[in-house]
Amino acid sequence: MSSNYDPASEGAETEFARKMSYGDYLHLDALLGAQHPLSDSHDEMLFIIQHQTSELWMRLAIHELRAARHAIASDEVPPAMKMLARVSRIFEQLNNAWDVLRTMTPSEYTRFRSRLGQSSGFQSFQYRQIEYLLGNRNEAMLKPHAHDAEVMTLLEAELATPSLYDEVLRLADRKGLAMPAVVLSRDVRETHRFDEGVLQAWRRVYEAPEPNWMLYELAEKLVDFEDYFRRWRFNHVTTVERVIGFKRGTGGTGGVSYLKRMLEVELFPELWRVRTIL
Ligand code: HEM
Ligand SMILES: N[C@@H](CC(=O)c1ccccc1NC=O)C(=O)O
Repeated sequence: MSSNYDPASEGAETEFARKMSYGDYLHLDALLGAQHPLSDSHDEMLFIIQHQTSELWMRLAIHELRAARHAIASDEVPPAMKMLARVSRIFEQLNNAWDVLRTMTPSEYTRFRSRLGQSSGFQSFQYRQIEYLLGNRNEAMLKPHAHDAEVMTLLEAELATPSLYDEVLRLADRKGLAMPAVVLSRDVRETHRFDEGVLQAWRRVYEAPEPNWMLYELAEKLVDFEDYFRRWRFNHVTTVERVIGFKRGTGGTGGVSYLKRMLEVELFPELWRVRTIL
């Protein structure tokens, strides 16, 4: 194809003064006008874009997870399966993105780290919303958001709503896989803790998948997703150690020590434990 080929010759639209264009539809003025490095450091742009793209993917993950939870609560399992599969792919995308950030060396990060002040991913409300949605519910994590009424309302509402796993356990109960009453009527503001009765219920499913195929597949979707989420946490802590070593975090935590503790989080404890008793 010649370099001076004109796509208008085959009808490509070129007049957008009064029509919606690509940039109009995607609001690229807002999106591409939102990168404001605070230093002259070359690598700060990478840092900003890495976080902004992560927040966009988190936005989609929340959209999918909320819809999946709603579908499960309405006994509509097939669409929920599709959404959960998509969320796993989103996390795979986030996991691959660490490779881009890792091209930044500690010396390069040090050139602008002080400009970040006390800001930190710890204050990501979308990240906290994902954790709450999934059932990792620690009210203390609301504190950094106390200054923002809108975010507080959103996170409070999330805490008051049954988690994705709560809805899966309720669905299983409706489908004849009796779940302990204490679990079904638990205070949803708290994190669900490992329960022997729930484990035994999942054992029935895993010992005989065929008669319980829908629940079996759904459970495996959850395990698949938590697997990706664990990899995200692990990639994060490894990148942090690589870039700032054992320095305290700008958000005020111990840094790597805090993030290592978070590796112990189990969103769906019985689904992991059931493997041991099969
Ligand atoms: C050089 C890159 C990074 C460093 C050095 C770093 C460092 C840290 C540290 C030290 C913490 C603990 C809280 C604190 O005291 O600040 C933290 C938390 C966090 N970071 Fe990063 N981070 C990096 C990249 C990212 C990226 C790309 C994301 C994606 C959005 C992210 C999201 C988070 C989140 C969500 C938390 C809270 C985790 C939790 O509470 O379990 N971080 N980070
Ligand atoms: N906590 C990081 C700073 C940091 O990573 C950060 C700062 C502002 C916006 C997002 C960040 N990313 C993840 O925590 C540090 O201690 O260097």
